[in-house]
Amino acid sequence: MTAFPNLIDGRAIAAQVLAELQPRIRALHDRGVQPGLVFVRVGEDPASKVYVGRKEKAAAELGIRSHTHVLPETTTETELLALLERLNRDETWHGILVQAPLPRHIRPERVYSTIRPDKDVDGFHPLNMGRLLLGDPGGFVPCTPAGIQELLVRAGISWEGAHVVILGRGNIVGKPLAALLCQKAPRANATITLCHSATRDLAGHCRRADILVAAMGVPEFVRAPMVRPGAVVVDVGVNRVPDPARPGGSRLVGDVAFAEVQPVAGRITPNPGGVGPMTIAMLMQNTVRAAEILTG
Ligand SMILES: Nc1nc(=O)c2c([nH]1)NC[C@@H]1CN(c3ccc(C(=O)N[C@@H](CCC(=O)O)C(=O)O)cc3)C=[N+]21
Repeated sequence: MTAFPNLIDGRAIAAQVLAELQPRIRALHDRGVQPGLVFVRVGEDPASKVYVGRKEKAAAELGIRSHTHVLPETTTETELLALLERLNRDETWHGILVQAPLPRHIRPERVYSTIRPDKDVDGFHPLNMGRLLLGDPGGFVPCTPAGIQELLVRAGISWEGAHVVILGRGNIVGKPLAALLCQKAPRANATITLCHSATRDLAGHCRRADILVAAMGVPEFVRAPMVRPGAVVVDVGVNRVPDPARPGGSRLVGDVAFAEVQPVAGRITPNPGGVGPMTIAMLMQNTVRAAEILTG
């Protein structure tokens, strides 16, 4: 990794964020509170198993108690909502996370609006989304956008007055990230272009970016000619592509054609090892904050 000085090391920065949580967790322990994060996974999506496993491991390493409810693919929406109501009332859980994607017969907006906003460490509840849009710091910010912001800050990248181009308008990354980066000071004042599959001259928009964030879920979509030399490139993509040579039969590919874009970019996040570890670190941060607020 040291051979590429323009890399933004998400693993190292995530480790810093996690280390800074330790005294806060110790303070909670000292007054008899063990922060608790409960996961709900519906079905057996292999990627979801991996991600929830990573989150459980991060929690255990920090002294955050966790448990995963694994529900069958055939679980009804009513059954899932009933479980969430129960977890909402259980004082030992400060954070609740329902892993996406959900089976098609379950409406995600019903699920996310059922979780108590003050336990919504994913930041997907309409109240938390609304607070983010209003610039109210009292809410929870979704973990991936929060992680991208933290990654840029700690990598010494300023977006004051900069042009940030975001590829992807999803509710989990693109939309909340746009809201976050264009907020007023501190850490703010970007000019945002939010692109999607119907955007005309997408490459032209990309080339005008000071910071280019790829979050549309198309493997290796961003190619070298789409990047202005010196631009900061953030790769959010988590695309699993078949690769018989790998242990699990697949490998992770980002939304950026890394090998050809890296020489053009001023700074770039690797993938894996970039945004993913930050997402998990921010989940832990949101959970510690939830525990502090709920027991404070
Ligand atoms: N309710 C909910 N909240 C989420 O935050 C959520 C979700 N559902 N569904 C899926 C996406 C995806 N996501 C990732 C988290 C960590 C890594 C991560 O740690 N990646 C590592 C390694 C990845 C690998 O090798 O498989 C890395 O980038 O270095 C990736 C992706 C959270 N998500």
